[in-house]
Amino acid sequence: MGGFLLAQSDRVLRTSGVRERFADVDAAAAAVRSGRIPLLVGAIAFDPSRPAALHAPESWDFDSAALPVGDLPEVRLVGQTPSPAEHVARVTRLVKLLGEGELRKVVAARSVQLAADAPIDPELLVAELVRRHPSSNGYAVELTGAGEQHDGAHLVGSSPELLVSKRGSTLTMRPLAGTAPRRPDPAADRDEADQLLASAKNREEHSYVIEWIRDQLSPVCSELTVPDGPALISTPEVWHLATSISAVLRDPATTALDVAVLLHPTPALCGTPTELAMKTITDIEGDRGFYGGAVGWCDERGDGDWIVAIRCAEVAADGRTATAYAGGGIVVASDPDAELDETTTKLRTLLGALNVTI
Ligand SMILES: C=C(O[C@@H]1C=C(C(=O)O)C=C[C@H]1O)C(=O)O
Repeated sequence: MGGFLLAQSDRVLRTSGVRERFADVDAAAAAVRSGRIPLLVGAIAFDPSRPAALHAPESWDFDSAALPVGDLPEVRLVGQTPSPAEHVARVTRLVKLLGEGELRKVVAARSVQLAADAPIDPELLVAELVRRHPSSNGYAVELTGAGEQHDGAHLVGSSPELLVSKRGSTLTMRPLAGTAPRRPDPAADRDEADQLLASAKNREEHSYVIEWIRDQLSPVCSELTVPDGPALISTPEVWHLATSISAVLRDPATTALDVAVLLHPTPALCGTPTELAMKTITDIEGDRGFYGGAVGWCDERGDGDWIVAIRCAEVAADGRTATAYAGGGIVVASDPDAELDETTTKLRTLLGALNVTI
């Protein structure tokens, strides 16, 4: 496919051609600020110190036509990293660590490996995700330039989580944290939602994210509007606690990419305190690549949208293999078996589009 595609509920941005690539986020941010490039698109890795996959496209269309329709190949689940039992053991160890002191929240993730009979076309996969999740943000991003292991690969997903959207000097954010499964029976489904909204454990997970956003934005914003408590949102697979935050930038020259860099990685994907959580995750899981990163665009006015890169898979350059990821926030009150189930439910967003059951 090449390029970049972001399908939001009100429009589809599609780019083609590459004018300049940036593995360094600061260099990309400086190029946008200088007005040297009219549009920047791409992905930032989970670990912000690792290479990004950002580029200035040759051409783009913010109102791209309908997404393509076509058959995806047969796909099989061929591995799980770590095994489900090891994920439970890891969460058990993390809960103990959380009880001991400094770390207050950490996101534990796992991945599943997929093999396809014929190449998976990233654009057909994102189209299927958008069909199933019309109110989420569908994305397919080429990862070339972020290191050999990502060359020609694509990050493809459907994320309900907005890191930041900027128009003029106004910012909007919609962080998520706190999850419950959807149930087929409407009364049971409503019960899950009510319990989630009332859950002290889930509210605690959520509060770290809000606290972080407040702390990061306070120095650069003149107004910050945060509702008193979270609301519920749903996808076909899960309920989430969500908070819609708005803010006004003090310096209108601050770009959407600058704000994304300031906010990423939020405790929705990493933890609290951030550095200790990042070190803990890297020690346990190794490199997460672009899962848990941010995907988006920024134009020469500094406007842009950045989405949290979750409910996704990295599809290899030949399209024949893919790795899908899911995680969940762990606090001292977390139940390891429930956390495994939560990652399985989250994986179904991506796996469902490929007709893979888990
Ligand atoms: C980490 C993921 O999701 C994040 C973690 C959540 C949680 O812990 O409740 C909820 C939404 C996302 O911010 C994921 O989907 O992999």
